[in-house]
Formats: sequence, C-alpha cells, structure tokens
Amino acid sequence: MIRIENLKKKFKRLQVLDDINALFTEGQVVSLIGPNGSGKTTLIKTLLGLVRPDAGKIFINRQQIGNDPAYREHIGYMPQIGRYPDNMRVGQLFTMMKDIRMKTEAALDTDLLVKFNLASIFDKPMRTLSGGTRQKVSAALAFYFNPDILILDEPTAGLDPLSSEILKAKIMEEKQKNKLILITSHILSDLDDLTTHVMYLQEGKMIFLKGIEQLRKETGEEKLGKAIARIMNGEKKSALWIDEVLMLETNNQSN
Ligand SMILES: Nc1ncnc2c1ncn2[C@@H]1O[C@H](COP(=O)(O)OP(=O)(O)OP(=O)(O)O)[C@@H](O)[C@H]1O
Repeated sequence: MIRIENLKKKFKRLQVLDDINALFTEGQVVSLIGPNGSGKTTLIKTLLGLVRPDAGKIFINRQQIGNDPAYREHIGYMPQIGRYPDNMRVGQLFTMMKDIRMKTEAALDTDLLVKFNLASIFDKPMRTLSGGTRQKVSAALAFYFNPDILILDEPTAGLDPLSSEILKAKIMEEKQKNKLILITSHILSDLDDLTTHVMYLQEGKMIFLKGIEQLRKETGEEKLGKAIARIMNGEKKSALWIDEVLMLETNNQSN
C-alpha cells in the first residue's frame, strides 16, 4: 500500500531522512517511534507531498507519487499541529472540506464528530478553540472521508483522558477494517494495544522496522516501551531516551 525506496531529505546540512526503505500494507498499524527531531514528521510529510524529498521514490497504492496530488484522497491526515483559517467556523470547515472532496453524505464517517459533540461548537471560530478541541476537530476531519490510509501525528497529545480513549477506540475500529494506519506518539503506552509494527528512527536513519510479535519474542517484553528499550540497549543514546520515557510514564501512572 505504501512503498518507500531510498528516501533522502536534507534541511540545509542536516540529513533528516537518510536512505529510508519500507513497505507498509493494509491491516498494519505502524508506530513511528524515535526521539525528538529523528525525522518522523518529515517522513510523514514526504508521504503527503508536503515535503519534497531530495532522492528516492514513494509508491502509494502502486502509483509513484509526483506532482499530481490526487492520491491524497486515499489518506486521512491528522497533523501534529492543525493549522486552519483563524476566522473560519468549525461547521464551515467541515462543509468546505466536504465541498473540496465532493463526497456524498452517505460516504462520510461522522463517528468522531458525534462522539466529540463537535456540532455543539459549529458556530465557534477556529481561533477561539482550545488546543485539545482543535485536536478533536483534526481527528474528526482525518476520519471524515473514510480513507484507506490514516496518518496520525501524535493524535492523543493534548486530548483529555476520555477523548483520548474515544480516539484510540476509533483507531482500533479502523484497524479491524483492514486499513493501513501510521501513527507517531511519544506516549508508548497509548500504542501498546494498537501496534502491529514498529518503525524506529534515529537521526534520520531507520534503525529497525519489525512486527510487534517479533519484537516481543526477541525481547521477552510485552510492553512496547520496555521491548524497544531492550532492543536499543547497545545504543546508549536511544536507551537513555527510552529510559526517560518509561520513567515519565511510570510517574504519570502513579499520579
Ligand atoms: N522545514 C524545516 N526546515 C528546516 N529544518 C527542519 C524543517 N522541518 C524539520 N526540520 C528539522 O528536521 C529534523 C527532524 O524534524 P521532525 O519534525 O521530522 O522530527 P520528529 O521526529 O517528528 O520530532 P518530534 O518528536 O519532536 O515531533 C529536526 O532537526 C527539525 O528541526
């Protein structure tokens, strides 16, 4: 469904994506994991055509992506930070997106719109929304057109616990429909029940891409955070980062 071949991207002298190769197929939930600045968002943006790679090829549903943006209709994207026209009202945003995509009402997935009760804020201008509410709008939009591929960049960041659970349940439902889901998160416990594959990036390099069962077998660890920490044991820098994440998560759970 998505094939990435020898993908490279530099920002000035910084090699942000360093010869990435990967194949993602339907039914997979691929967790993109790595420290801040490791290239996760840049990788996502190259898939969406928002960042132009210096070299390499990307195939989506067997079509090599180039200048024609039509392939994006297959993708629902939830950005890390959703940017919307300030004065546009929430309801107008959904109407505008619908008009652009020209889908009929029947084909739309309004599940999250309903569960997050977004109709009650349809009159509010986007600039007045709280960070979490903006996230809910981004989430509802990503799923709205029932895409085959979902790309979710830190989807639960900023959501309250109940909304986070609603979103995770929705992602799980879509996984069951055999969609391909790419997801980044620093909250590794959020990914535990969802993940089928882990792609680990560090300083623009893909350190590994493994099935979760293989990862669990190799490490003897059930939890994603602990499994990755074990795999990365030889790599001092990453092990340190994972240790910090685990410590934070333990603190969060005990609070
Ligand atoms: N438009 C840009 N111009 C210059 N440098 C950029 C640009 N976008 C990203 N970078 C740099 O590329 C590197 C990778 O950034 P990216 O956002 O892909 O990391 P990330 O893994 O998603 O990080 P995080 O976990 O913090 O979200 C960082 O060093 C970042 O500063």
